[in-house]
Amino acid sequence: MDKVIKFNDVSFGYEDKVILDNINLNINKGDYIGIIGQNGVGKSTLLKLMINKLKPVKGSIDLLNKNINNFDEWNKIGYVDQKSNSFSSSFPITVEEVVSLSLVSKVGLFKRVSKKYKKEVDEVLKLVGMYEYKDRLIGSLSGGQQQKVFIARELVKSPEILFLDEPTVGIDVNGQKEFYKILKELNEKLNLTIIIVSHDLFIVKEEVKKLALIKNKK
Ligand SMILES: Nc1ncnc2c1ncn2[C@@H]1O[C@H](COP(=O)(O)OP(=O)(O)OP(=O)(O)O)[C@@H](O)[C@H]1O
Repeated sequence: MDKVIKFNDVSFGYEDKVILDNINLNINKGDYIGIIGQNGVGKSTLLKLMINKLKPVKGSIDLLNKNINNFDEWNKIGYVDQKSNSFSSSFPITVEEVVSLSLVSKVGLFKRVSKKYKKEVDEVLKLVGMYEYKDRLIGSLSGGQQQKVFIARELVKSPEILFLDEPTVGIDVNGQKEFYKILKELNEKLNLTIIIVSHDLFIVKEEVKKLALIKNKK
């Protein structure tokens, strides 16, 4: 099995307070994992360690077979959190433009997005069921629809891993169901590795292939 994330004896704390103590974990390509646990137990902290937003105080982390300190292929990493959804309704940018912005590293700033890239944008919008909304202003969409667009924005980079931190907060039950349906398809059809943090055990346990529970700093 290809390992995409490996934690070697990782500990982390904020100031003097230990949050995670000596964690060892392996995540394989194609895994779909839910990180669960009570409020404040360290779920977001664990995810932030995985994407180098936080550094361990002890131990080491490998991301896509590279020590995370030397990792530089961030275009292979997708990340969506609950705050992705922060465009005000008057912000004049369309769904298509939001997704295209992710291609800046490939296309270059101020260059016109070529036909090839436009097609890629169309394809990811179709994957998340938002193609027919491509000319709508992002701020005019519901929270659930916006989150799907933010998934598309990450998918257009063709990531190897998609990290999600409480992505369905504030979204109604039907919106959540649709959202999880898309994640399942991405995992099954594209073999995309998905790691999702949620405090909603009852939904997540029905959806993911594996659960990781944080309890007592372990
Ligand atoms: N920047 C910070 N400085 C100090 N303490 C922090 C910081 N961020 C988080 N904490 C504390 O670390 C602990 C773990 O926080 P974290 O956000 O990882 O928990 P969580 O399991 O994701 O919580 P929730 O389910 O409420 O989102 C909490 O006790 C939190 O108060």
